[in-house]
Amino acid sequence: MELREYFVEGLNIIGVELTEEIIDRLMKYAELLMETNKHTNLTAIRDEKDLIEKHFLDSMLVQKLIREDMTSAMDIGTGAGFPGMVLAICNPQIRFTLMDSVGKKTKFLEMVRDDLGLTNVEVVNERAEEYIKKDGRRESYDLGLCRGVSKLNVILEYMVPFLKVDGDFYALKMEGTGEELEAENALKVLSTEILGTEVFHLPYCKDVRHIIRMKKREKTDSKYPRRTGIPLKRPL
Ligand SMILES: C[S@@+](CC[C@H](N)C(=O)[O-])C[C@H]1O[C@@H](n2cnc3c(N)ncnc32)[C@H](O)[C@@H]1O
Repeated sequence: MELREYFVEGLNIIGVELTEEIIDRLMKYAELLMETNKHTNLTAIRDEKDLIEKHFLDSMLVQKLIREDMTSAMDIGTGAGFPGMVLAICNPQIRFTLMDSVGKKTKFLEMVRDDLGLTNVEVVNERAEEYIKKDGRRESYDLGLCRGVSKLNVILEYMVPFLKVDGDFYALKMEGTGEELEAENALKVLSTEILGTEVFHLPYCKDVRHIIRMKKREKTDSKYPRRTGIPLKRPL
């Protein structure tokens, strides 16, 4: 099966519909990733179909949870753009900030953005604990996204200060990590509530994926996040 067909069939299985133009853009992004990955290590997944399923289709699972009232989104530790770049391509009406502390990854994302002419993507080469200090960033996003960065109690401290009150945070997780229990104190301190966990299956390998849906209920105390490195070293 040709790669584009493999992607389109996967989209059908997970029940997401996209225009031909958006599919073209996503395939171009996949091509750029495979090409760049030959000389710059951006992802450990080398097999083309695995890359489509485990990065692109996995990121697409979030698409069903995107609402019309969401106008801005932050992806912390986006790496080579998952899930943020995939969702930015699918949702041109939402402004995305794609953040990663590793320069070679953000350089790649800038190339993808420029190549595809995306006007709704801002790429930031920073750590979350530093970027939050920038004017106008605190309490300013409708949606937070995070996949594969750290445990829930750590990423909550990175993300929640960026969210508006009533903003949503979707954490993408492998099956049953049980991190919710460990994150009880972080959720309380950061006035964030778990609304539920959506359980999905990847279309071909059938691996289970969880998306933990959370909502920020109150303004965040300015002492969070603590200084760079502390959220990871001493989680809330
Ligand atoms: C395992 S990768 C996951 C990348 C991508 N989200 C994915 O799922 O393919 C984790 C990324 O988070 C970034 N990262 C970790 N802590 C961070 C922080 N405090 N601020 C910004 N980026 C961070 C790392 O540089 C790394 O690229």
